[in-house]
Amino acid sequence: GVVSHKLYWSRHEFDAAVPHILLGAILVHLTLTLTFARQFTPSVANWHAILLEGVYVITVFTSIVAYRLFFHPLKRFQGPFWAPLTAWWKVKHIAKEGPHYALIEKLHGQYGEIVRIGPNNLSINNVEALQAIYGSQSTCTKPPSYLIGGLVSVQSERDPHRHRLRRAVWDKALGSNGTLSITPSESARITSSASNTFFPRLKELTDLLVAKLGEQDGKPAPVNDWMHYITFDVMAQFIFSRDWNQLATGKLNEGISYASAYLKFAIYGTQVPWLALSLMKIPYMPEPQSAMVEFASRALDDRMKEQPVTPDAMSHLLGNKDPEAQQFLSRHDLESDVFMIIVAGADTSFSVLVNLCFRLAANPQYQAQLRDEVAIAFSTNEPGSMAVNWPALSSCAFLAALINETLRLHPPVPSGMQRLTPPEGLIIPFESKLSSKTTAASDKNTIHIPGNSVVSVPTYSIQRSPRYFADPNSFIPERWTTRPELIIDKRAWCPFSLGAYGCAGKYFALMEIKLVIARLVLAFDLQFPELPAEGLELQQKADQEMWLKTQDDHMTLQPAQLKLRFVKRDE
Ligand code: HEM
Repeated sequence: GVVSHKLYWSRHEFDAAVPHILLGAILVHLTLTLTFARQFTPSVANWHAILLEGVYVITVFTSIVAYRLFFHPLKRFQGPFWAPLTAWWKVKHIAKEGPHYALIEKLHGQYGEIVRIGPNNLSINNVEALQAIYGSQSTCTKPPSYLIGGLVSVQSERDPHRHRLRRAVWDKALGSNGTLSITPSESARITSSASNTFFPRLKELTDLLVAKLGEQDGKPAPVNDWMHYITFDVMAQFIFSRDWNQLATGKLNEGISYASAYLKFAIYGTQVPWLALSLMKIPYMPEPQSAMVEFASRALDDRMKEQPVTPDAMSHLLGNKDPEAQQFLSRHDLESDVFMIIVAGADTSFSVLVNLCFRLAANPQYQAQLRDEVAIAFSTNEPGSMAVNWPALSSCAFLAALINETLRLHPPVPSGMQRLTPPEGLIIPFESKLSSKTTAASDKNTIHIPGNSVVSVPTYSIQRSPRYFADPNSFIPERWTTRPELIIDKRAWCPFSLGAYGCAGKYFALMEIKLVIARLVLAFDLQFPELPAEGLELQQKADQEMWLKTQDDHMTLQPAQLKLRFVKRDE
């Protein structure tokens, strides 16, 4: 047991192989039983085999526990009691006490910038680590947890070469080749991507949202629902020119419930990938992603029957001419990509839109300032519709600041994205008060992270760290415009992640969020529901605080239900 652990089990990745290991164990049991059966009765032979296997399993597990506790290369890093032994404590915590990112935030408060959060996992709340792990020069790859969806999309592709080829196709579709900075001049860049040809359709959908909210006549409207309608309608149009008609009908498409079920599964599955992968292999086990895949597959079938007049993202994927990339764009890959992009593109922008609506309602002075700024980008055509000058809108500095600040405090992907360090390990420049045990022996200002470790930088925590942002928990959009002294290190702002695996849809997302928010503030005053006059202010304040608290405590940082009045203005 000890020898096999040392030479075999500790050197390979088994997350996806548990069902095969179980099958192997059954074969071993049969072979042993048959061998013993030459000397003993079948039942005694069976017990002998079980005994032998039991001794083996106990020895392997004892060896694993001893290794993780006393000899593991991550042993020198501190963390909670159970972390060196298992990741189960995290699953239990997430199920009972609160979201993963909040737990990680608490642990950094307790143990410092580097915390061992699993037998082979480190969380590092440091800006240099952010660059070293995710930056364009990083040699880190994606760990087995990316396999849990069972589908290999561009996002879950672990092979760097295949990822590069597939990503290039999406970059063309999304206009994200090259680093898109949020600075106004750069985001005004016009490319021939589907994102840009999609702009008029995006505008139509935004007009429809404004018209529908106008029909509410200033009554409290469920903001989450409306933002779900628009973001999923936008994705269905952008990807395969489908009309999901959610804005028009005011009803959620079934695809959204599938996406939510999948996201919940992913939150737990990422913690114990081997279990998630094993569960998915059990015959007839309901797979959380299968309904969504079937749904994406049907939409893909419909799309392939007819060519849209204006190219959509599928036009780029299906018409891709790169012979190498084509190998990876089988039907199965297309389905995986469609499924992933719907989830990645809609739920994220949705979360930003709801959070930003809340912040605007809570700060009427920001609404007024934003209205003045964005007005220059619009001119009225006919009632209910407005012509928009996109380069002018994308150059609005205060609009960008509001979005940056919302993404900083409420990143839609709050937990750190996991990465696997290269076999030789990773050296990170590290100016810290860590003990010499944790720094690289050769240089006290660097730290060596051992090879094949799973590392992550927690987005939520680093973006709220006082080391990088002054008054970090306050919503101060001016830090991105007139009060730059409130940003200590801008590199810590990373809601889209960075480097080769960073968000491919950043440009698209910003285009959508900017257009929707600008149109909303021009058309409406965003107000909290009216309350009885007595104690109004206090009650509103308490409601807002409660909303924010629910928001911070919530499972996936999906915004808590928000109701606002959209009171018509003269546009
Ligand atoms: C505010 C909105 C958004 C945020 C905060 C966001 C954030 C992220 C993050 C953090 C990642 C890295 C995931 C990882 O490392 O595993 C990512 C990847 C990705 N996102 Fe976004 N995203 C947003 C909107 C979008 C939209 C609208 C689209 C598409 C239209 C999109 C497409 C993608 C794709 C294709 C990837 C995978 C990139 C790769 O692995 O090469 N995202 N996004």
